[in-house]
Amino acid sequence: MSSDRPPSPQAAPSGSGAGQPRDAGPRGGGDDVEGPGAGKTSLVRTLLETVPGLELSVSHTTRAPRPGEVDGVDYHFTDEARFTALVDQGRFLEHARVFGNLYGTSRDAVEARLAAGADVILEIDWQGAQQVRPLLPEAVSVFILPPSRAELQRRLRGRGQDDEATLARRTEEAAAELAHYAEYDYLVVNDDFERARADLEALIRSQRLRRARQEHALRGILDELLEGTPSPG
Ligand SMILES: Nc1nc2c(ncn2[C@@H]2O[C@H](COP(=O)(O)OP(=O)(O)O)[C@@H](O)[C@H]2O)c(=O)[nH]1
Ligand SMILES: Nc1ncnc2c1ncn2[C@@H]1O[C@H](COP(=O)(O)OP(=O)(O)O)[C@@H](O)[C@H]1O
Repeated sequence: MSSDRPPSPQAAPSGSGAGQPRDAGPRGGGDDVEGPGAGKTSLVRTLLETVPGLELSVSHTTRAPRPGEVDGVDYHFTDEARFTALVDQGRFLEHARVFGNLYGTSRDAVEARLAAGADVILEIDWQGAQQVRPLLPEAVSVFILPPSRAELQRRLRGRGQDDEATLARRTEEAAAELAHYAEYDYLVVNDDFERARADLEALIRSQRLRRARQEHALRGILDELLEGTPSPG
């Protein structure tokens, strides 16, 4: 995008299990990923390692940490009172209650990273994506789909961290997400992991090549090439 436009994040997909990328502004962009079991966390982790300039927005949540999760890395873990205070202070770009727990994206953190030129991924649910779209209209949203219901169930069970009640809840959550697939810009099926990773990387690359963003980055080349030529029209 051009430098006089606000930075736009890219939105990633949500769905029954995988992650997603989004769009960037002149200075940077963002992506959203969503949906349990599709493989979004795995895909996003891989992209963060392989794509320079890509960053993940670390959300706040009231959910308890799972074994191995690190405060400030996987989430900023907090409680309802502190989360609500942050909501009241307008500190979240978006926030939502997802199956009993509160989740939110720090406005300051995302805006600072976009301003620094990063492409920012938001791994957020459909409610959050609905809030972000009007705020960051150049964001790209991606919904990551599992290849089948049976494979989704297999992946949800495969993590081995959840009891039966939690599995039932996550299955319900995946179905709720899937109902919103049509709101997303892109659909990526996470069947073959490497293929899905490459699809997401291609989306990020294509966003980075958009004219509005290139115009900003290539100002010097364009000025030199166009020197002395009449402007169109
Ligand atoms: N709106 C919103 N949703 C979020 C945010 N962070 C995570 N989520 C969503 O909350 C849901 C549950 O996430 P989590 O507790 O990590 O469980 P898992 O992703 O199902 O393993 C997922 O759909 C996430 O995409 C956030 O900052 N905002
Ligand atoms: N393409 C794939 N093929 C097979 N298993 C996968 C694939 N992508 C992810 N998984 C596995 O599925 C499970 C859920 O992945 P995860 O990234 O936690 O999903 P999400 O973040 O969407 O809930 C994990 O055990 C992960 O290793």
